[in-house]
Amino acid sequence: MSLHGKVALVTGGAQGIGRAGVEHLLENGAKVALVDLNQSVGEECKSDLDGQFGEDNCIFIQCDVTDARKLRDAFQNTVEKFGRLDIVINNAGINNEKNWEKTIEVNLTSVIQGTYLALEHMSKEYGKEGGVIINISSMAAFLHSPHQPVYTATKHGVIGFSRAIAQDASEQGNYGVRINTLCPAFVDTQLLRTVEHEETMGKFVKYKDEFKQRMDKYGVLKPSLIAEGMLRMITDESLNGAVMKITCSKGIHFHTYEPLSA
Ligand SMILES: NC(=O)c1ccc[n+]([C@@H]2O[C@H](COP(=O)([O-])OP(=O)(O)OC[C@H]3O[C@@H](n4cnc5c(N)ncnc54)[C@H](O)[C@@H]3O)[C@@H](O)[C@H]2O)c1
Ligand SMILES: CCCCC[C@H](O)/C=C/C=C\C/C=C\C/C=C\CCCC(=O)O
Repeated sequence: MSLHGKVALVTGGAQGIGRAGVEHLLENGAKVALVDLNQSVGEECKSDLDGQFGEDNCIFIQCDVTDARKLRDAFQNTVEKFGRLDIVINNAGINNEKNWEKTIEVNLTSVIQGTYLALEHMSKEYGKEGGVIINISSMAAFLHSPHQPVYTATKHGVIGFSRAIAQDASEQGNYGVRINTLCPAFVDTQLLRTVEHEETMGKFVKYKDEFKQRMDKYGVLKPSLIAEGMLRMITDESLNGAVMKITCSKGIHFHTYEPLSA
């Protein structure tokens, strides 16, 4: 899949992993809507990207992904601006064990919502041309820590939902949409820095030293490597229902599952 002439929507695209993904998409010729809650960081990001890639290739849409109406409008505005939609990356995520209900809303409910909206705009079932969806999970779904129980649950949920819907959307429904999941290990972003904060980690902040020891043991990745993984999931048309892991020791690789038995 060549990215020239393609249009992407990336949630949480104003900083961290999302921004790295947006930059890789623009570098490869796609047009991008970066959808983010944070107005000031979003505007600054859009201004930087305009300088690098030209003014007509990227739009910033301020939107809280947990607001279903606003998320629907963000998809609609993207299609109105660029005329189509081919790639959706449901990336926005938080780690708030104190307000754990919000963590479920952002990390899981909004990923489900974003996937359904993406299908409405890309699926052959709706007369569209197909496309690809990437849902961002985490290595926390494989190596969980007592430090973040609800975050871990949401990341398990993202994998389960994405694998199930991938089978429906592409294999059984023949909708022409591939759906893949990406699980990074620790990545150097603002999110990782919240590990030390009581206001986000709540009572689990007491495990912060063990968590930081894990970060020292396994290392911390750069966002650009995660963006490379995203690009591979977009361009390799054989990938559907795949679960990509990215770690310091093994780089980009895939989780393997037992075949389904009857
Ligand atoms: N950093 C890591 O170590 C790591 C590891 C594995 C997975 N992840 C996942 O990668 C994704 C991106 O995380 P990151 O590390 O880049 O975080 P980050 O905090 O650097 O960036 C997240 C972006 O999402 C936006 N956002 C947060 N809540 C939102 C909402 N309700 N609506 C719209 N936008 C919202 C933020 O404003 C921010 O720009 C998350 O899903 C996270 O769980 C991160
Ligand atoms: C406030 C913390 C936010 C953390 C976000 C991130 O998603 C959390 C990840 C948690 C655990 C990661 C799990 C394991 C460590 C990483 C890699 C292990 C790889 C093993 C190997 O080297 O092969």
